[in-house]
Amino acid sequence: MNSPQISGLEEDEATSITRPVDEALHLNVKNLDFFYGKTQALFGVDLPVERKKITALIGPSGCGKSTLLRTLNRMHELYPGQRAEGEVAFDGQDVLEDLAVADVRSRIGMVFQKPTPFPMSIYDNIAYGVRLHRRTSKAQMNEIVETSLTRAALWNEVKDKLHSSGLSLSGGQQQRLCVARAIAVEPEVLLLDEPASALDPVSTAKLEETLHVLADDITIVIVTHNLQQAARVSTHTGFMYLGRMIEFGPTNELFAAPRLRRTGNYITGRFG
Ligand SMILES: Nc1ncnc2c1ncn2[C@@H]1O[C@H](COP(=O)(O)OP(=O)(O)OP(=O)(O)O)[C@@H](O)[C@H]1O
Repeated sequence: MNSPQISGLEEDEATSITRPVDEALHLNVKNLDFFYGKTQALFGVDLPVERKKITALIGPSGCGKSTLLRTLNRMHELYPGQRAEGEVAFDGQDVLEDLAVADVRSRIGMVFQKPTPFPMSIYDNIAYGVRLHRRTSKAQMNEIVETSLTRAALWNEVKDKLHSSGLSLSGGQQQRLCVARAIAVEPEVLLLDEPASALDPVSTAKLEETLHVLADDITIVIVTHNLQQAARVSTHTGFMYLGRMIEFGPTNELFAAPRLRRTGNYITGRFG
């Protein structure tokens, strides 16, 4: 399944994409361009995302990681002048063309860099989104809240104060609350944009454990600046540079034996 496209190209232009088999893919980004007004930020990006695995996006600041992530659930459409062209295949349908945006956002959830709990109780932080999607009895809602908080590895820390404000939690707890909120509506895919950048090492470790547990059921794409974190949590990694996907492949291969010099230079800290 290897398709290195190096021969005949200068090293500066080379890319190397090692694709999982197509049947394993949950999302398949093909030839994606992205524009902020007249400024192009992504150039022909490919990203194969395997089902129920964790895919990491790495690369220096400004290379387009967040832009790519936000396109996967059409978050960019909230901002006038932002435009994506290309294909984001999601179980046979194109996220950009075939699906209603509300459908996309409920099936592909997102957690942002800064914890963003709603200014309401811990319980209601979870229940709010669920109520928008479906009617439940009180007992069913209690169950959803407990299950979501348990899966996000937060239940034991909050079970006795579910009616306290979500804003009263520590930063790490708030971020796990945001994960619990995102998974309560049972998304198929979870996108995380540098979710641990504001967290201490203990909270980061808890969040990473949470991601491993979630990947039993959910496909995860995570943007991270932390290369050790990418190596620890992900099965596949994409290295981006200047709006392009330079190298994509199994994480252990990409870190141990990068195919391109530019990837090697980045992961050994020679630039970025
Ligand atoms: N709202 C915007 N308007 C115009 N240009 C933007 C906007 N947001 C991002 N860009 C540009 O698009 C490019 C990609 O930005 P993006 O935030 O996707 O990079 P990133 O790899 O996520 O960076 P970082 O690691 O610093 O978060 C950058 O050149 C950036 O300046």
